[in-house]
Amino acid sequence: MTKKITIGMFQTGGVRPTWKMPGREAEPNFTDLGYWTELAKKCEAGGADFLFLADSYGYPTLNGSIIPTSIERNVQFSTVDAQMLMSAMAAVTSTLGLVTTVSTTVEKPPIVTRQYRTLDHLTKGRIGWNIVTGSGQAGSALLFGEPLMPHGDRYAKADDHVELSLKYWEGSWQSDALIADSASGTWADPAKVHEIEHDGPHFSAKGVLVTPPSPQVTPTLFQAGASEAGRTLAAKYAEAVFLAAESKALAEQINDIRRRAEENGRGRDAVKCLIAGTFRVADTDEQARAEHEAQTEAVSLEHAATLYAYFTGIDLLSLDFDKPIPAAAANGDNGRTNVERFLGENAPTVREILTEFRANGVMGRPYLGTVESAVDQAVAMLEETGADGLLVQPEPDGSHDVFFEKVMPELRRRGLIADAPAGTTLREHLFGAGHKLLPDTHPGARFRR
Ligand SMILES: Cc1cc2nc3c(=O)[nH]c(=O)nc-3n(C[C@H](O)[C@H](O)[C@H](O)COP(=O)(O)O)c2cc1C
Repeated sequence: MTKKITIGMFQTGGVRPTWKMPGREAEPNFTDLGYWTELAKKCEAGGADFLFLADSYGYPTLNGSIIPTSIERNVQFSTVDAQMLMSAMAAVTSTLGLVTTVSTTVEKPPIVTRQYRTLDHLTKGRIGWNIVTGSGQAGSALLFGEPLMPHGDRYAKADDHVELSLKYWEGSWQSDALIADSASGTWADPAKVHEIEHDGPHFSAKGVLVTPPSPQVTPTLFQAGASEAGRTLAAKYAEAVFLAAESKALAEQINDIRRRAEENGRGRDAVKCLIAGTFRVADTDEQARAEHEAQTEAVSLEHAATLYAYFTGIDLLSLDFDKPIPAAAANGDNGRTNVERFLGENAPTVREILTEFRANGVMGRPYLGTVESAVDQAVAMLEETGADGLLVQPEPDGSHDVFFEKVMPELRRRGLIADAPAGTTLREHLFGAGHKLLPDTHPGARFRR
C-alpha cells in the first residue's frame, strides 16, 4: 500500500478503565480537566489527524428501565458531556482536529449550529461534527420522556436536521457580510446577512445564525451508523464516516457508500471511510494473544449482553443460545448496525454473538501480535476494504500510549503517514491543503449566497 492514511484517535467522554486497575485507581480520570488536556496534547504530539470523543445520552435499558449491570459495572454508563471538553482541548493544541458527536434525534439545529460554529472559531477551523441518530436509543427516549421513534423516522429527521443546519451555516452570512468598521460603527451589512427559511417534515424555521462565519463555515461533517438508512445519510452529507465490522462487511459498506456518493454527484472519494482499529501489541504474538484472552475472560456474559442491549435493544440472555437472533427480535427500532451485522445466510448463534461481544465489543477483531505483525494485519484490512484510514481504539487502560510509542513509528517507517497533517483546518487534514470549505459538489454548497 502506498497511499497515506488518516489517523483518528477514539475516546468516549466516559470513565477511564484505570478506576478498576489495582494501583492505578488514583490516576486522573474523566472528571478531571487535566486528563482531557493531557490526552489532546499526546494525540497532537503523536501526529494524529484528529481526536474523536464519542457521546450519547443513551444508556443500556430493557423493558423500560436501566439494566442494573450497567450501573454496577459501568457498562456504557457514566460519562461527561464530550462537547464541553472541546474548548479546553483546543486551548492546549494547535493542529489537532477535534471531533465530537451530537445526535440529530436529541438536539435542535439552532443549538447544534451555534455550538459548532463557536467551536470552529475557538479551534481556528479544527472542529468536526459526528452526525448520529444515536446509540442507546431506548434509554435516550426514556430520559427525554419521548416515545422511541421508529428507525426510519429517526433517519428522516436526521436528513431534515442536517439540511436546516447547512442552511444556517452556509446561507446566513455572505462571506463579506462582516464589516466591523470602528469608524462608521458598522458591524455587518444587513443586505448580506440573510434569514434562512425552512419548512421540512421535522423542523421549520425562519432565522439567522448570529455567530459570524468561522474558518470552515460548516464544520467537517462525520457520520456513524452503518445501517442501510445510515449509509444513505452518509453518502448524501458526510465527509468522513466511522465504520466497524468484519473485513467483508466493511468492504461492502465502503463500496456502497462510495457508489452512492458518486450517484449523488459528489464523487467516489468525497467520503473518507475510517475503520475502527484496535491494536493489541506485545513482544511476541503468543504474549499478545494471551493478554487479549485474559482481558476477554475478565468480561462477564452479563457485561457483554448489557453492551449488546445498549446498541440494539435486544436481550441476548433471553434468547436460545444455540440459534441465531430470531426475526421477531431483530426488527426493533433501536440501532440497526449491530443487528444487521449478525443476520443473513451464515448468521452466528446468540452464543457466538456473546463471545464476539466479550472479546471485541462493537469494534471488531483487534490487530494482534508483535508491532510488525499487528501493522501487517491493519494494512491488510485497509487494502481489503479500501478504507482511507483508522479510528484507533484505546488500550486496556484507556490510553493510546503503546500506539504512539510503537505502532505509529512503524506506520511512519512504512511511509503510510504524512510528515504532518495537511493545512491548518480539519477539512484540510482530510482532503489536503486549500480544502478549507465544503466542496461545491456537497449539497450544503447550494445554500451559499
Ligand atoms: C466508530 C464508531 C463511533 C460511533 N460513535 C457514536 C457516538 O459517538 N454516538 C452515537 O450515538 N453513536 C455512535 N456510533 C454509531 C452508533 O452505533 C449508531 O448511531 C447507532 O447504531 C444507530 O445507527 P444505526 O441504526 O444506523 O446503527 C458510532 C459507531 C462507530 C462504528
